[in-house]
Amino acid sequence: MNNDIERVLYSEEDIRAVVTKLGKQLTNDYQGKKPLVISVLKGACLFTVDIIKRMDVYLDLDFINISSYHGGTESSGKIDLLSDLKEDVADRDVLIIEDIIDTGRSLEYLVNLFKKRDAHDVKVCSLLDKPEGRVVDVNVDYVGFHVPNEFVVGYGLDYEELYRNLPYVGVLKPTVYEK
Ligand SMILES: O=P(O)(O)OC[C@H]1O[C@H](OP(=O)(O)OP(=O)(O)O)[C@H](O)[C@@H]1O
Ligand code: HPA
Ligand SMILES: [Mg+2]
Repeated sequence: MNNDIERVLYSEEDIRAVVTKLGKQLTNDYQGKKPLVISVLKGACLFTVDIIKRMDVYLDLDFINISSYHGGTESSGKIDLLSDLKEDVADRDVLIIEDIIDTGRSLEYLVNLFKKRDAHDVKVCSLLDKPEGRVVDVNVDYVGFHVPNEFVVGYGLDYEELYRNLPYVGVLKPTVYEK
């Protein structure tokens, strides 16, 4: 699997350092607030377990599963809600945990959904931000790394459902796409 990677963008150590930094900011900003942390599956699964361990606040954790890439490298433009939250977001301080903001469509969908359900506040923490991919305008409150306009995998991010278990974030070799 590692042989499919052209280059590593962020190593395990880089990710650990940025998770610690973001965890400190979130600990500070959410003191006394008891946020509802919403992990966006599947991509955000690894980032979520690491970041919540660095947040020294009382929090609730919930999961939502949405999909628009269907394993490929291009957004279909349509967001499918595969499984919804268990918790009610009404009057809650919601913190969305994402792996990447690319076109911004997934985030726009989620922010609109949670606002419609009367969340008190909706903030976003994403490991990666790809500003050049943007199609819709969205606000990202906490960002780990800004990535170049390339399709990246690892640490939760997939290509055709594979590579999520890589401990780092990297760029795939073009030969993998051409197969
Ligand atoms: O800003 P966008 O262009 O909307 O892209 C970002 C979203 O796309 C990916 O999800 P995907 O649809 O691949 O589902 P997955 O997390 O299950 O892989 C990623 O995990 C983000 O949720
Ligand atoms: O670059 C990406 N990699 C994996 N999944 C993604 N979903 C949006 N952008 C990406
Ligand atoms: Mg995906």
